[in-house]
Amino acid sequence: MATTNDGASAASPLAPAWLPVPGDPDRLEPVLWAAGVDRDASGELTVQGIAASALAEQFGTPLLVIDEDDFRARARAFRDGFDAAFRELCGGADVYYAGKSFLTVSTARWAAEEGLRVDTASGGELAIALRAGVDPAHIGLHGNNKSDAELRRALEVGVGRIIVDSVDELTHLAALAEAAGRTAPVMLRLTPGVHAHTHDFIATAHEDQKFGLSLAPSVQDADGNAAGRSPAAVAVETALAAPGVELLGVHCHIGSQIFEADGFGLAAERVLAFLAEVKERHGVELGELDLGGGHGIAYTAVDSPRPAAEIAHALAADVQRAVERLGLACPRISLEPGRAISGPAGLTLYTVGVTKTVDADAPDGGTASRRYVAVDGGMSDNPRPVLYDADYTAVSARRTSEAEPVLSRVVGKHCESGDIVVRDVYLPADLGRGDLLAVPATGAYTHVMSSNYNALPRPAVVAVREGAARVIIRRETEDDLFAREADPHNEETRA
Ligand SMILES: Cc1ncc(COP(=O)(O)O)c(C=O)c1O
Ligand SMILES: N[C@@H](CCCC[NH3+])C(=O)O
Repeated sequence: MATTNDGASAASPLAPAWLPVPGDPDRLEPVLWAAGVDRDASGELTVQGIAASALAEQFGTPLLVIDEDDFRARARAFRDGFDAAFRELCGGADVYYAGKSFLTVSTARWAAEEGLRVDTASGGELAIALRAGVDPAHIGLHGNNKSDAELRRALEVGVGRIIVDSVDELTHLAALAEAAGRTAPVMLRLTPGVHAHTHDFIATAHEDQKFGLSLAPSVQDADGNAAGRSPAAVAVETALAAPGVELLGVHCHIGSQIFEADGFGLAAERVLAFLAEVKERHGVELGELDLGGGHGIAYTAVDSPRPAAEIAHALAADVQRAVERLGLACPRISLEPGRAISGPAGLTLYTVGVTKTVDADAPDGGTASRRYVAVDGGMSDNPRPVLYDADYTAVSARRTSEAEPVLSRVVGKHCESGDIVVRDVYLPADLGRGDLLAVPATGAYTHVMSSNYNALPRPAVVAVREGAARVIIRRETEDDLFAREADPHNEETRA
């Protein structure tokens, strides 16, 4: 790499504008890493004092390492921050850990032990939360197309809330509940029409997508809605009239990986205005309002997430203004953070294999070199880069280096050119075979979205607590790859 007049490394013409050449590519930016991550005197990355190489040796790579104390601390920060901010206004707040971000029996238990409730998005997630011993009354069940079996199980075990996504589901659930001689505790998921600043696939409160009940009046008669009435209004009327339903309140979730406070505040105001309309029309003040999750985390050093307490206070101020203006009693507030609890607590360790440098067309019309660093995992353990163009970063974990930083692309071992782990990162020029790479902020939406593509066994998940590491999800084996085959031991039957 060229150097500038003052001796610093010059930026690669292939680097995105947001990525500066780091003074020290081995530096651990605090915003990116779990609290227990550091470097020891030799320069090796450690998790609560355990060396990356020791973790790799004992548990293998790729390895998802969760700083359990960090996870728990983030859970407490949401619990305490929201409780404090909403205490005076509406008696506190309930925090539901959004299991979809990273649900295992262990993580569900950690969340419950820290005083959180658990938000589940399928019968499988519900089963995990129950296996973890979470009080069913503290479980919410989401889903835009829940099966009868999922709804029946939720009713049977007595979940605290079923978040209903459509008028169709509401009438169906009411009938199932009546037939079972039960009452369904219902929250209605509303779409307040806020377009969140995030990737289209993870924005969920604009109109033209599959989730929720719109607050906007329908233009045409459809799905039992008369033109001129909103699906949300029709759902409230239906729920209030249905004998099998107890309407607890309403829910909204504007999307995921969101940093701006204004989207959350605007959604809360719109939904509270709707509650005021409900009060006027039906004489009923609904008692609960869930404001969803979606709080952004740092994946690279350019992201600056807000602490939970700050988010809580900003939201409490918005809610207070709205309820005062609308003449409403403040409903009990709840929220559903997932990524902000599980994401930063995790890091993935990979072993470097092949490195190669290729010529690439630079935006300035010239040619520049790009170094590819291939690791022993990829899109099967983290599909987020290929799905959402998600940016990540990485550091050399086994050692630091004096070598100059080189623009690198960390790729996996899958048979796909889009199999990217970190699109752009400056890594030391001498990084090579056998080195370890650590990618921060991989606790959320990695393990739960992992696959066996190319018949790669899924990585182990290790939790580190009070300086000791233990496996919470074992690594898949070659036998696991055959576990669902019709007859794994008889080639002839299989053929
Ligand atoms: C309804 C609902 N609640 C909570 C979440 C959790 O989101 P996040 O992990 O971004 O906090 C999601 C995911 O976007 C969701 O769809
Ligand atoms: N899976 C998404 C988040 C989706 C949230 C669920 N509604 C991600 O990895 O960013």
